[in-house]
Amino acid sequence: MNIATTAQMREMDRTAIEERGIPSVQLMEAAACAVARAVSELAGGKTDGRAVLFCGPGNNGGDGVAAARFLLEMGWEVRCVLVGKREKMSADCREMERRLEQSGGKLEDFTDSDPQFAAWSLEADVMVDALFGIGLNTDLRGDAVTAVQMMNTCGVPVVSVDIASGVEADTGRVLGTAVNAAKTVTFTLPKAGHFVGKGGLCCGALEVVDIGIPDDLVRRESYPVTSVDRSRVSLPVRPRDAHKGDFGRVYILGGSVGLSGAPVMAAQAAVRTGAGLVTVGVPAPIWPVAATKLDEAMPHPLPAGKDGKLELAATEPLLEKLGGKWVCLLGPGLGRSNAVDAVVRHVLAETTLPVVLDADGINALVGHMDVLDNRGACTILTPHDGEFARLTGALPGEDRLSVARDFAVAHSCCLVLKGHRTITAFPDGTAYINTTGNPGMAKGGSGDVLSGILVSLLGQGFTPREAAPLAVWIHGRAGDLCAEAMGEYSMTPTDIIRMLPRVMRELTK
Ligand SMILES: NC(=O)C1=CN([C@@H]2O[C@H](COP(=O)(O)OP(=O)(O)OC[C@H]3O[C@@H](n4cnc5c(N)ncnc54)[C@H](O)[C@@H]3O)[C@@H](O)[C@H]2O)[C@H](O)CC1
Ligand SMILES: [K+]
Repeated sequence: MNIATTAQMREMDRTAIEERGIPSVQLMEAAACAVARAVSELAGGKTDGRAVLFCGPGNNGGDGVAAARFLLEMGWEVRCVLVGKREKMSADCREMERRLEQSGGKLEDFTDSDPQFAAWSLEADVMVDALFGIGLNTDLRGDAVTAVQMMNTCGVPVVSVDIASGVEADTGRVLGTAVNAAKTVTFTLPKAGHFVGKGGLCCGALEVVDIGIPDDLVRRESYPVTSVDRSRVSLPVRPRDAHKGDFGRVYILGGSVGLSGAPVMAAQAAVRTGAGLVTVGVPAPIWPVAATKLDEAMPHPLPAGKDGKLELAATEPLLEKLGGKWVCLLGPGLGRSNAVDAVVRHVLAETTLPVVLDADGINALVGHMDVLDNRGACTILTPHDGEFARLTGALPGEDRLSVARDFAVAHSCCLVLKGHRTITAFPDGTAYINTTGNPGMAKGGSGDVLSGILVSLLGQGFTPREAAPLAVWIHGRAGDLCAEAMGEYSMTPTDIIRMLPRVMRELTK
């Protein structure tokens, strides 16, 4: 789905209200109705549950006060508390308080010293977090922190209004502390903070609801950031008269003594995701290992030094072999040495093939970013945070989305910044946030599998903009199926490879 910024949300709100004449309280009640429905659903469809609603002074709080009224009218028992100063209440929040009182409810002042309220809250079916939404602009403090702690420690599931309070909507940064929501009901479009950073861990199940902002206002905006979910990924049915030459001539350079599995896993992943012809360039000492493990992929022995890694003499036969290829992957298991780094940099400088650079292929660029910057052809880097830090001198930090986008623009490359909610960024500043994957994939070899999938899709003719987000999604989806089948502790990257056929079939239209 397209991801909106807080500035875009405010502009759409303003235009809808001021230019299209849609009453702001109408938008608020539509939002609140969706929240009340989500609360009831979270309680198994109850119409007579017990809810505690923590409301801030702004319009996020206004949504909460209105939701309290709807729950009351449904037959729920509600305790609705204002966390903040009454004099700071927005006009719409006040209006919702008036309507709540008309329905027999009451907006109480939150006090953290009321044992009766705390006891009552412990018996609630659901809590509602309506403290702050897209208006949050500083760290939480005072009663807001206390309210967040209550919601996070009561053992009662929380529905967050618009976004978990404490999460900065445009970056996913947590400002001091944040609610851990079981579910978040957001409006019109998702925000980056629902997916990335520590905020992405606070979101719970995300529901995006239409509250009546005119479609043309939504459509006329441009959205440089997109979340990649199942609705955005598919694979074309293959032409009946296809032959192996149609699906890519892929070259994978990797491996060293002690790291023979990496290029093998990348090659197997490439074959399993549809590459036609895969050649694997490995240092001669591990060529027998690769030849034993690989059937479809063709191992290509290269000159190696005494350290069991590539030596400079590998450059010429490698470049010669690349002559007949369409795309190449450099890095899985290469190891580190001056010779290895020099071979990688030579290849980057000499070939115009699209290149996927992973692991030690990325490390070869440390201190030599000019090799990347001067390369006219497509280069896709797939670092995890540690490799990114070695390359740039700093970890991505809390705002991964901006850091990834800035890097891709500055170096005119595609950057796949791996991690929870992997981010794929392009030179034009656009970016894709992945929505599949799990901690079971945090194992050596998982990145090799991803790089194999990516180079395979590129070799089959998918553009970088198609291939990179798709490869990340497929990789994560296969990982999720493995987690379902065998649990996050026991699954391995080899299991992910074995699960790839199921994902590829699932996506083929
Ligand atoms: N179309 C829509 O998406 C609609 C969204 N709605 C809801 O409105 C909020 C945004 O409301 P707003 O009043 O602009 O901001 P908040 O309620 O998020 O924040 C209130 C207020 O709090 C101040 N503030 C910011 N940070 C802090 C802090 N750390 N401590 C104390 N106070 C803070 C700041 O001044 C904010 O203005 C949106 O999220 C939706 O829930 C509409 O209801 C319907 C249309
Ligand atoms: K909230």
